[in-house]
Amino acid sequence: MRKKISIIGSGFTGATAAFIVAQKGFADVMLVDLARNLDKGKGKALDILQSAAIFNSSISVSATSHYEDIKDSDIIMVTAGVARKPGMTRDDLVQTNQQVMTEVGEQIKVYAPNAIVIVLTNPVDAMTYTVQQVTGFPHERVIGQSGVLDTARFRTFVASELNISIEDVHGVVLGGHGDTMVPLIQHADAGGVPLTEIMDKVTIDSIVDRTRKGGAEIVQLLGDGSAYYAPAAAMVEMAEAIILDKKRILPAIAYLNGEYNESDVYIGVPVLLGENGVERIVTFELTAEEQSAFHQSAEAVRDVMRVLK
Ligand SMILES: NC(=O)C1=CN([C@@H]2O[C@H](COP(=O)(O)OP(=O)(O)OC[C@H]3O[C@@H](n4cnc5c(N)ncnc54)[C@H](O)[C@@H]3O)[C@@H](O)[C@H]2O)C=CC1
Ligand SMILES: O=C([O-])CC(=O)C(=O)O
Repeated sequence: MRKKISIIGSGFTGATAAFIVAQKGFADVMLVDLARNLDKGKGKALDILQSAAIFNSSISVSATSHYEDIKDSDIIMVTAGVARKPGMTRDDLVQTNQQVMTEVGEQIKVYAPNAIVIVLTNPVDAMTYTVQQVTGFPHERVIGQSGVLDTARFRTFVASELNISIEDVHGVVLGGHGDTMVPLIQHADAGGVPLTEIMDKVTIDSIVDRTRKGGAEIVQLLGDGSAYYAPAAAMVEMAEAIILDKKRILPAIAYLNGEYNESDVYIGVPVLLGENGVERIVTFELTAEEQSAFHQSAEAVRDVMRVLK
């Protein structure tokens, strides 16, 4: 049977994710948005479907404002809500987007009770927690996207600083999707050579800082919204790992129950992604410095969670 991805929110990130899925051709796409945006959504769906013809992807792409159309979805991507503008933090979106997550979560629970949900809406750690609470789905079926994007930014900056191929730059960014995120420098390498051996500390520190502020840099440049190409590509990478049961280890926002010494919090950690969603939280020993930074990041996520009604 053909696989189906429903994307709630057909704005910049949602429509771009639909386009990437169409290019890859591994699932049908249903775009969902408010009734007042239905024609716009249908226009985007038709345009994306016509691009699928060029990619020779035999998938369907549709748009709706009725949640019954998300029935039988294998994956739901949640990109509904508001994005920040220059001068705002992601946390400034919490109240508005919590309301949207509650509305959307209630519909997912009714119409797609077996789906795996990937949340993008910011502040994404707290919004992932909200969607899990509202749907009541098992934690392994509600995850959030941050680490694939933050790691992509980190790798991009390293590759361009060293003037080497992105293919050979490895690393991972854990923690909350905010200024406290934790790029694991001691575990980063270029072609197997530890990053700390080929880059001086000042340069590494400036790359860490730029990675932490990577979203804000783009918000400032765009002027009226936030990044969408790389965030959409990140969500699609996660969705593809699940739908094709690839058993990939990717960083994702997952629920911790003692792992990394944290409990009752959704935050970015390495997870094994397969057909069941989060099949395992992958743990390993962090350095004392990394563990302390991770704990600080978990506390920052908890500060946002305390604002949730
Ligand atoms: N976790 C991450 O790494 C990233 C998160 N984001 C976040 O993703 C969210 C979406 O960003 P964009 O797509 O750029 O925003 P956008 O404004 O282009 O799209 C949001 C869409 O949600 C729709 N919407 C609002 N309320 C809705 C509801 N109740 N039901 C259905 N649809 C609803 C709007 O009509 C709009 O089409 C923002 O919160 C943004 O901060 C964006 C990039 C990266
Ligand atoms: O910065 C934002 O508001 C959007 C986002 O999460 C990102 O691009 O990392």
